[in-house]
Amino acid sequence: MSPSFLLLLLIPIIPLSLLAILSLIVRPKPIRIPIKSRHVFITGGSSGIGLALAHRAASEGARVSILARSPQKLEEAKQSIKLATGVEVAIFSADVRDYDAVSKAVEESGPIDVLIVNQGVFTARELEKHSVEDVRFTIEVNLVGSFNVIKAALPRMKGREGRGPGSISLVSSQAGQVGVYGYAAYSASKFGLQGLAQSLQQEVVADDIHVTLVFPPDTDTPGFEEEQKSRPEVTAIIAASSGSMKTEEVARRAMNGIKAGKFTVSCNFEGFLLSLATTGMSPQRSFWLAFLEVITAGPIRLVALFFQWDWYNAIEKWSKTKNK
Ligand SMILES: NC(=O)C1=CN([C@@H]2O[C@H](COP(=O)(O)OP(=O)(O)OC[C@H]3O[C@@H](n4cnc5c(N)ncnc54)[C@H](OP(=O)(O)O)[C@@H]3O)[C@@H](O)[C@H]2O)C=CC1
Ligand SMILES: CCCCCCCCCCCCCCCC(=O)[C@@H](N)CO
Repeated sequence: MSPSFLLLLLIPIIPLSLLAILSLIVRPKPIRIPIKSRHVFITGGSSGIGLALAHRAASEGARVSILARSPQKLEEAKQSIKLATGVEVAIFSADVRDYDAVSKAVEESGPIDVLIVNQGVFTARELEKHSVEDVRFTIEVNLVGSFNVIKAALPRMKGREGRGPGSISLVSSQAGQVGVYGYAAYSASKFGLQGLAQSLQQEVVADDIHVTLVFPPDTDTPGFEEEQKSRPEVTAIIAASSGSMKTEEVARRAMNGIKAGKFTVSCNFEGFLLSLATTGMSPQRSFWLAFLEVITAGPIRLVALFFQWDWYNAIEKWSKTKNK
């Protein structure tokens, strides 16, 4: 055999040994989260993505509880799930900003196996035009509210001996991975969830609880329909880089991600690229995805810079026509 042929044989050794090393070191270790016969508690479960998740959990044989503010929307959600699946979900009316009310609901609902923190509010507006009250409202519901829900549920989730692995999942947004024009308050509230989730995963891993962050693009929910009425045009242009999805499809991706115990769950191809580009120091359970992260790190940064180029061009063009 010629020496150059031997050298050729060596080439696959490099990626293969990288894969082997990664398969040994990725942490936390892979896990599967069962849904059937378990108690799934969903905040914001009366509308949109949360409601679709509740439908899914019910049809997969879970005991389901949903929490939101409006008792009327909760009642409607309960009826629609009953009609579609025959499952009687428990409903809890509380505002996530009110810790005592959340705590009481969580107590009444019984021990939770899978907690899905999904409630969220969004109004896209330039910070300059956004009232201080509205900025605070966004952060209180999306971020502080998520702390309230998790703080209330955690002690009882930790005490679930012999009930199998637990899950705490948070519904973020692609705007929680990259800042977008018009989303200063919203993006800040969703970026906050990343820090919460990374720290929390380290704190609860020994209790067999597994954290998941879901990053949907624009999704055709009632909340999104409302948002679109006043969303700045350029916000819509930038968000369109990731297209839009049907609520049921987002819920399907989210539920599969939760069951697969993933830390990061993207919902479409653009979202997958975005997760690769923004993975930073987040945990990775899959050696295969870890491998992809390692080998794409440089090139994906280049792709990200092209997106920024495109977005800043759009902003420039848009502000010129606006100022005429
Ligand atoms: N739709 C989209 O384009 C995207 C949405 N997301 C995220 O997905 C999640 C769900 O959004 P979506 O389904 O569109 O929203 P919807 O507005 O359709 O539903 C929001 C749900 O949250 C509840 N909720 C809102 N505020 C509170 C509160 N203070 N306390 C308790 N419950 C509350 C609502 O009920 P009630 O009003 O009765 O309290 C409702 O059940 C949000 O976190 C959102 O940020 C992420 C990316 C894209
Ligand atoms: C490196 C590769 C990058 C790949 C493309 C990235 C595209 C990102 C677009 C960001 C869209 C943000 C939508 C927020 C939706 C949302 O949360 C609102 N509807 C309010 O709920």
